[in-house]
Amino acid sequence: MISLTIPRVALRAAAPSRQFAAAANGSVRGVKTLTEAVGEVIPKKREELAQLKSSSADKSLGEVKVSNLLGGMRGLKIMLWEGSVLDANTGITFHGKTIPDCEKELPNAKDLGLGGKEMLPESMLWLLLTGNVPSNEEVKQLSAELAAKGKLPSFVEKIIDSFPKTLHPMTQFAAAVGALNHDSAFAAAYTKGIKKTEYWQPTLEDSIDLVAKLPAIAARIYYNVFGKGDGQQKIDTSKDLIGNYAEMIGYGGNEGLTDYLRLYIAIHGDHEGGNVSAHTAHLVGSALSDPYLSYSAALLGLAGPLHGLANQEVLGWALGMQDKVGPNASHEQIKEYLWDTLKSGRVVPGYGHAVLRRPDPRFTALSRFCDDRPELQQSSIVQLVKKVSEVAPGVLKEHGKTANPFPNVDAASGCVLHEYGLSEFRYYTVIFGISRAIGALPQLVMDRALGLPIERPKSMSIAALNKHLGNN
Ligand SMILES: CC(=O)SCCNC(=O)CCNC(=O)[C@H](O)C(C)(C)COP(=O)(O)OP(=O)(O)OC[C@H]1O[C@@H](n2cnc3c(N)ncnc32)[C@H](O)[C@@H]1OP(=O)(O)O
Ligand SMILES: O=C([O-])CC(=O)C(=O)O
Repeated sequence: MISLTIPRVALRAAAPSRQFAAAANGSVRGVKTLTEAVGEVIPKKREELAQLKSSSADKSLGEVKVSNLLGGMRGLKIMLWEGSVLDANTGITFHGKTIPDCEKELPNAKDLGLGGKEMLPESMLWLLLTGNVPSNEEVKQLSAELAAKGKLPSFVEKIIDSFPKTLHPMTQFAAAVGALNHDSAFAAAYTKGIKKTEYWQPTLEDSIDLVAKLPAIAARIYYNVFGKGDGQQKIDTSKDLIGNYAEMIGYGGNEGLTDYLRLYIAIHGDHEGGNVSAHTAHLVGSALSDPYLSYSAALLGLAGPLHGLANQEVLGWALGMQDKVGPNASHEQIKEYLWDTLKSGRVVPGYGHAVLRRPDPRFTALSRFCDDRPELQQSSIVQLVKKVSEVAPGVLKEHGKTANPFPNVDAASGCVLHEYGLSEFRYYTVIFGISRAIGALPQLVMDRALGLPIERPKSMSIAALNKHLGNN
């Protein structure tokens, strides 16, 4: 039987520190749980939405042109999304905070004494769900809650173990996430007849549970396909989400990579609502599919080469260039390689964006990380990323098609993983997939809290369009 109140978690893993053990039990005096924090913000959100509806329901947000219908709905303001907003020139803000703001304000690895100094994905999750910056204690408590919920049910382990190694890791990831719906609190509560106003509670319960389990799913796939890690997915409640993930995939002793994964997973979390993965989670969730089903669908969209898979593509492309011209490509050689790519009819992976018209601030954040880490400064692949970012915008401008000739986040992300030894690039989008949950799931909670309806835009055939427009 499913309880509709959010249960206090029980610790399962061995030897937690006292502080973390207390946090996981939800018993640290005066420290709010994420569930309590979300419960506090929902009445205000509902009030804001009611006011917006009563004051402005009939106001226009712009015209819909045939070019919008034929052009992937680019630029149309047609979704509500609370966690983040993307500006074409200044990039992403999370509840109004830029990435540098988040780097200053969100509790990071140093604040929590974890080794490293990058912001924690837990801090970003809290910000995205509540709009508020958590305290160090709140983040510690959340890390412990996630650790306590991180172990996979054995049937999901068996499902993952049954996949052929040749099945793309993203297909494995989406299938395993979908299978977790077996234990969905939302699905069970819905079957029992939960009230609509309470939908958000089991949605949040499932969402926290899913974020907690993603590292173990990802690590098991990594072990099965690439043989790294010990195959056990042991979780230590004294570690943060990414500390545990790094350990599970066999890089626990690598502080640089662990800290890089924290930054990577925090900043890839949310990119407003219209990108393929976030939009998919929202669309599927609008049919009241539970968070596991909704996020499984989102992962399948993330697996496309024009979206998340681009980070895998970039590395293959960059290594191909190194194979062809050697490790220290000149600007001229890079230019030639870029033109070869374009002339063969392919896109330059890691460049261009549907919304951005300036270099992606996430690319800037990853470049800043590389500048900060002495071990990355001599890396030929990291140097190559930098040089390509100096040459490609000019070539893409000259080519004349791309609306945005600047690097997006994928231009840098995979190359840093490669430098740290995580060189299996078919796996890279799985790491992106751990991250995107941190943005897509909070919106699902908000969708249910605000009672948003099933999404169902109007489509038209060419004949219907011609008739509507009075064309012959
Ligand atoms: C996390 C993320 O998802 S970030 C995006 C990751 N994807 C990539 O890096 C793949 C490479 N980039 C692209 O394919 C595109 O720039 C996208 C998919 C990101 C955006 O697509 P759009 O909004 O349609 O881009 P845009 O309006 O600039 O496209 C106009 C033309 O330029 C082309 N173009 C866009 N970017 C590139 C590029 N990097 N290399 C070559 N051509 C490009 C498009 O294919 C399109 O050509 P077409 O008219 O022949 O169809
Ligand atoms: O915003 C987009 O369309 C693509 C993107 O960068 C993301 O989803 O992170």
